Amino acid sequence: MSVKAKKHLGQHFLTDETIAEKIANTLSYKGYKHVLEIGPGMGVLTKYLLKKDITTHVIEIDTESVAYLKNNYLNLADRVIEQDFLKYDVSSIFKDQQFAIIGNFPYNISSQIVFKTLEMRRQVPEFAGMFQKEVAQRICAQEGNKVYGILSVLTQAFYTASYLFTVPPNVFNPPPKVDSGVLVLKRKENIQLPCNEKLFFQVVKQAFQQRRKTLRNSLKSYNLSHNLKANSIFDKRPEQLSVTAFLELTQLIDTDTPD
Ligand SMILES: C[S@@+](CC[C@H](N)C(=O)[O-])C[C@H]1O[C@@H](n2cnc3c(N)ncnc32)[C@H](O)[C@@H]1O
Repeated sequence: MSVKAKKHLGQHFLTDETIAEKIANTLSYKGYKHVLEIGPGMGVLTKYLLKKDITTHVIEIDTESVAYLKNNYLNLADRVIEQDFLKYDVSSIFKDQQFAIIGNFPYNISSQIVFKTLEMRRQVPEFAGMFQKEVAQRICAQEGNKVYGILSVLTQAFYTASYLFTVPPNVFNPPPKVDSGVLVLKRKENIQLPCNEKLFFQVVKQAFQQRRKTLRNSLKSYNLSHNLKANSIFDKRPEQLSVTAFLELTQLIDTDTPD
């Protein structure tokens, strides 16, 4: 028995065991005792996680995949959670313990998976997995790159992001239309931002919503002082600003006194 792929759940099952093992080996398994796999499907990656010295938990939305996993991985059965990762309160499993996240993620919700991980960053020291190649590149991009954007800046404020390798469509069943990319995120030593966090998220999002405009134009609604608007940083477009520059910009905006 195997699971019939369902398009609406982004199901493209990996058929290459070597790649599954390579993905499992991207985490260090150090400094935490639990790993959460999102979307295990038929368990091609899970199999390799179960060989590690770690407690593996999986969260899967598809009832048919859940039945398959419970039948085929008996020692995992108690740790198969049949839920939508985006809606589930993961802290109910781990309480305040640290855990890593891994997966061959469903591409239709991959950015949302990253944003939810960022919210849980205090508990997630490592994150690894497979995305649509372009999304993986976007998360790891540096300033000046044409795919550098909200996902890059927000992720890299808290994590060091490394693009590891590209995976072609022909190792999936059914094959997706595009290449996939595997990345790893390692949480930075200090994730306390030197500025107001909420404002930082707002500024980054607002700046990239109009990425062709200078910051002077896209951040108009902040009602900034004449003095601050004269600062040359406002002549730039968002893709020209490093993560550090965005943090500095947020600080400047936060402490600005309007005219
Ligand atoms: C690309 S497939 C990968 C399956 C398996 N890990 C593999 O590599 O063959 C994505 C998996 O995520 C599951 N999935 C989709 N949306 C989900 C959600 N919101 N929460 C949890 N799992 C989800 C799908 O059912 C599917 O099994």
